[in-house]
Amino acid sequence: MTRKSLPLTDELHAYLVAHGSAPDEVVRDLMAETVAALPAQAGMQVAPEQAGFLTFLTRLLGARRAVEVGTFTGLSALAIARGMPADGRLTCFDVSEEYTGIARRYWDRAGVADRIELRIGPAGDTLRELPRERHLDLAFIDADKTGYPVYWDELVPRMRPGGVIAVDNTLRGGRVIAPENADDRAIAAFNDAVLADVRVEPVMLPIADGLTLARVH
Ligand SMILES: C[S@@+](CC[C@H](N)C(=O)[O-])C[C@H]1O[C@@H](n2cnc3c(N)ncnc32)[C@H](O)[C@@H]1O
Repeated sequence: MTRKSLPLTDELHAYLVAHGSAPDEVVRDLMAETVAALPAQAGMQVAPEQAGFLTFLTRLLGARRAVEVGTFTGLSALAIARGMPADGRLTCFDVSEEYTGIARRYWDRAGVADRIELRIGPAGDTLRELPRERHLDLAFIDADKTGYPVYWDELVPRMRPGGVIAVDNTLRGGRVIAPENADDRAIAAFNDAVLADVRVEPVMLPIADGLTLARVH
């Protein structure tokens, strides 16, 4: 018995992925193309077990309206879209046509492109275009770390009661307890703000680089 999460060796991580959320051919190809086309940026992609978890969570919530901030080459969006019913709608926000050009091809191939709308531009501005009502079942934040407080403030009032905001990289490779740069400090301050936010009930999970789930009252 252990009171904290196991550290994952490469072998144990491979076992966990294979037994819980084994990538299909589309996801395997997307991961491979991301590494080949964007070797310096590929580490930004969500982990395969996170993708599996996002599909599971989307289905568990019965999510029909979702938002993603930070799409990159599209793996997390693909995972969320796959958990939605055919009439579900995921709105994705990113600044890069180059990264999301790859995403669009894989959404097509997976047969979920008609569930996804992509908006290109700084999400601090583009999120404001969403209806100012409580209509979102799920939101996933995974963009520039210093922007998290802005995205949070735009999203919380738009979540339906019981909706969930998932936030990636909330452990920052463990550096939240001893920040080394501006992004680390931004996330440490963001985590404190989430904990103090009476509008939500948060839980922090040690999946990949840390995933916070916040259920909005
Ligand atoms: C960590 S990656 C997202 C990874 C993605 N969730 C996945 O599953 O592959 C961060 C993304 O945020 C985008 N980004 C950076 N600054 C942004 C901003 N101000 N507004 C919207 N997107 C931004 C980047 O272009 C990049 O694609």
